[in-house]
Amino acid sequence: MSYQVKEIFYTLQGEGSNAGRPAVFCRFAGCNLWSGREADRATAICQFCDTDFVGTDGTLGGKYSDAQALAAQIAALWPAGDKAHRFVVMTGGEPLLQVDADLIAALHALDFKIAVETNGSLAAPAGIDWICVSPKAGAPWVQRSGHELKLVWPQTSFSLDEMEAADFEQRYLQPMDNVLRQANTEDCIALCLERPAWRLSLQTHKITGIR
Ligand SMILES: C[S@@+](CC[C@H](N)C(=O)[O-])C[C@H]1O[C@@H](n2cnc3c(N)ncnc32)[C@H](O)[C@@H]1O
Ligand SMILES: Nc1nc2[nH]cc(C(=O)O)c2c(=O)[nH]1
Ligand code: SF4
Ligand SMILES: [Mg+2]
Repeated sequence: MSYQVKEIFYTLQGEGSNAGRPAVFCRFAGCNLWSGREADRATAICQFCDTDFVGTDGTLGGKYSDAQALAAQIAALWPAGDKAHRFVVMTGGEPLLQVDADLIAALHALDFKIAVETNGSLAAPAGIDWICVSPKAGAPWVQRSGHELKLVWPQTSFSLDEMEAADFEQRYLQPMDNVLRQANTEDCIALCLERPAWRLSLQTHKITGIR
């Protein structure tokens, strides 16, 4: 199968459990919860998105004709000489619209550990090494297990009790980045202190100014 990719870049994971870890980011084009067009934002299921995932016009974006071609491009961004720490984050848009067994096998063959950032509305395929689920109010929450649950806050229709019962190793509250970001951050801090099952996730790439 072919893959529509917005951009591929090498940076540090900014968020959640792997914050600070070098990673190649592969941002797939398209999402099932928003068209990505500003004109549609107010009527989208997910209205707070901070990301441009429309089209294939970003750095190293394009239509990759098969899994080997995409995996080879991802590997080309990793520092020469290191195989022990290869780490790729599949994001988007919604990566689980496109990530499949072929791509997982091709990346594993090149010694990558594979992480995914998903909205949780689609089941993850087998073989992903790190599943980060960030459910969205108003969308079906299908993928209810994984390594990391990362709830963008506020989304008050979610029950934190229910989320604490779901099968995740770690749970994060991440302040929604909008005009209320400072207040959202203070609310996340207060909630973590009240409910120690949760940890604070900051978008550290925005703080440091890296990509
Ligand atoms: C752009 S999304 C792409 C992956 C997937 N579609 C998802 O929603 O998880 C990457 C991460 O950014 C988070 N995110 C998106 N917009 C945000 C915002 N305005 N403030 C904080 N986090 C945000 C998402 O919840 C997700 O954890
Ligand atoms: N540095 C960095 N970390 C990130 N973590 C999740 C991101 C995303 O957009 O999915 C992201 C991103 O775009 N950049
Ligand atoms: S689900 Fe993810 S990519 Fe889609 S609009 Fe929401 S935050 Fe953006
Ligand atoms: Mg981002």
